[in-house]
Amino acid sequence: MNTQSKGSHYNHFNLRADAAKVLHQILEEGQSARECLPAAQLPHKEQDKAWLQEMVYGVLRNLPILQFWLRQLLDKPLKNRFKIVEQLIMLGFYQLAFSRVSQHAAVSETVAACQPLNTHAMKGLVNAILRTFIREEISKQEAPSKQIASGLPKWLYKKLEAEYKNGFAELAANMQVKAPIWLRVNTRKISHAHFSEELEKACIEYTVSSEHPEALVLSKGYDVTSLPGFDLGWFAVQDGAAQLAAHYLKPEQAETILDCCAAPGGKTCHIIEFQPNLAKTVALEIDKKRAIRIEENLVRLGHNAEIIVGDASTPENWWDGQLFDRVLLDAPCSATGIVRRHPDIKWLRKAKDIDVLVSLQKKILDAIWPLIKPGGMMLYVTCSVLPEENYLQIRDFLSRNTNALLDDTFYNDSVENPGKQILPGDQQMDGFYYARLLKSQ
Ligand SMILES: C[S@@+](CC[C@H](N)C(=O)[O-])C[C@H]1O[C@@H](n2cnc3c(N)ncnc32)[C@H](O)[C@@H]1O
Repeated sequence: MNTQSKGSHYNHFNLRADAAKVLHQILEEGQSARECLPAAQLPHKEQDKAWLQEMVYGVLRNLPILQFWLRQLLDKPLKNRFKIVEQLIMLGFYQLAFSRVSQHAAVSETVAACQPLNTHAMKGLVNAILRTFIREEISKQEAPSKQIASGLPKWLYKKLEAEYKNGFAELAANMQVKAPIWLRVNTRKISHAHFSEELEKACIEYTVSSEHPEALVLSKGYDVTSLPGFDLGWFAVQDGAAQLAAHYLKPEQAETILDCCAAPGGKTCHIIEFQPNLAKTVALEIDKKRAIRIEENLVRLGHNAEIIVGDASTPENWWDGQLFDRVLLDAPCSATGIVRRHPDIKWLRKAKDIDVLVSLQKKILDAIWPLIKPGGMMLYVTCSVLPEENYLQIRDFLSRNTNALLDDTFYNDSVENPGKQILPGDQQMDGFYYARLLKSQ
């Protein structure tokens, strides 16, 4: 029987089953939402696609408190093929505690989702737990710790609390807030003013930012592919913090630029829009599949760049020996600055990953620095809020390289704290770190 054709009731319970499956793939199998969410969304209508993401992200944002409630109401953890029922119950809690779904629909349709999940035997248990959750007003209980209330994993909570001290509470709160959609106008195709008019004609609400000349911030969630000029390449989706990269790199006419760790090419495209008269732009990416995304974005926006699939830590395998004027190094990092946008990262990233990432960043910095001309520069970027990937990494780099100088407008509060740390929520931006490194003549 094709349950999809059975009308809205079936559609709904399949949506909950699909949401539970995606949560299971992320939390139990370690897949990223980027890998598994689009496949789960594919058969659904636009509105349901958005609902599916909303439910999955909602659970991931609030996982510690949902798990705390689950432990109160479930005697023993479920195992093996029934583990997915834990994700389904938490989805039920999320709907009851944080969404506008009616209690009746949240309970009956979450219970009904046991069938497509092949866990029919668990229907009674799910029903009993959700009803107890409502009856005993479990969601009104105070969280037993600040860490559980914060929505952050323990290791990250401790690390950030130690680093940010008085500013930590605000940072943690901002890491829970849903991020807005930022657009970057492709000024090679359309002016900011003209594109704004087109949005107004289509009744799309937005705001602008004085520090981001190409940006517009959408006031609500929209399907960006249906906005005016998507197919014509009038704009790209790019957070405000990421839009600072081209401005900080400041490429000049006839220069050669290396964009290291470039996929999906957001910053490569912005660099070309910012300075259309470059001699050469090289986009380097280690992942072949992700490199295809660079090509797709270049084509949609109408730009050209040389794409190389290669490892930034071993330039001897791909570099032709020609020095670059400027390098953008968007280093692989913990992505702790963008968890409000991608809450799966909080649960995929583990404490032990940080040392590995810090060593890789160091290796790439050391491998790429010799590829820059004397008098040239490197812009080091991460979307992290952790000091070891940011100012501590750069402080260490500067102490190892006497021909590297920090651009003296690029430090936080003292030269001991080099670079610019943007925190999630600052002017609605994601959390990014920038350091501008100048190479002596
Ligand atoms: C933060 S993302 C880059 C985002 C991109 N700069 C943009 O603005 O669209 C980091 C990228 O680095 C790539 N990467 C990771 N390690 C790498 C390495 N050793 N060499 C080259 N690319 C690498 C990843 O596959 C990923 O696509």
